[in-house]
Amino acid sequence: MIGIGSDHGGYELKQEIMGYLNAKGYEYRDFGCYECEACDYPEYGKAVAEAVVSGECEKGIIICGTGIGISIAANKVPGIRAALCTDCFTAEATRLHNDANILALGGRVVGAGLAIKIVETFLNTEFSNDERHINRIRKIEG
Ligand SMILES: O=C(CO)[C@H](O)[C@H](O)[C@H](O)COP(=O)(O)O
Repeated sequence: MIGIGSDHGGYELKQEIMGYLNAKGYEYRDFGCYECEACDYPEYGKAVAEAVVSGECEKGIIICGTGIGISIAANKVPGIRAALCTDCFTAEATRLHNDANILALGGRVVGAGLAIKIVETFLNTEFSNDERHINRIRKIEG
């Protein structure tokens, strides 16, 4: 199960990504927002982050205008490693090296075509399980 959430700045891109998830047969839960009225990104970042930490969702995708605010909010939840990506190289690297469990995107930054490629890369790349990366992730967790 994938958790997905956005504020109004990410609402349209979220619809595109949900279309991709539907087409590929992924199970997902939309944590809102459910319309493009102005709303506050911390609520949606936190909701998706809590669903990932609880185990309800294996991974999350969160979107605001820039991807910055919503990733800051998600990263406040212990156990979350949310990565803001604007290209496929960083989406792949953050799975391989950071075992990122949430992908953050900027709906006002990347177009739908690139965003879907980034999502595809993020969802299809496994953590490397390399000892050096495991040690560094432990250090993040304190
Ligand atoms: O990252 C953000 C804030 O740090 C997001 O881009 C928000 O979507 C943005 O702040 C929303 O801005 P608006 O002027 O209220 O539409």
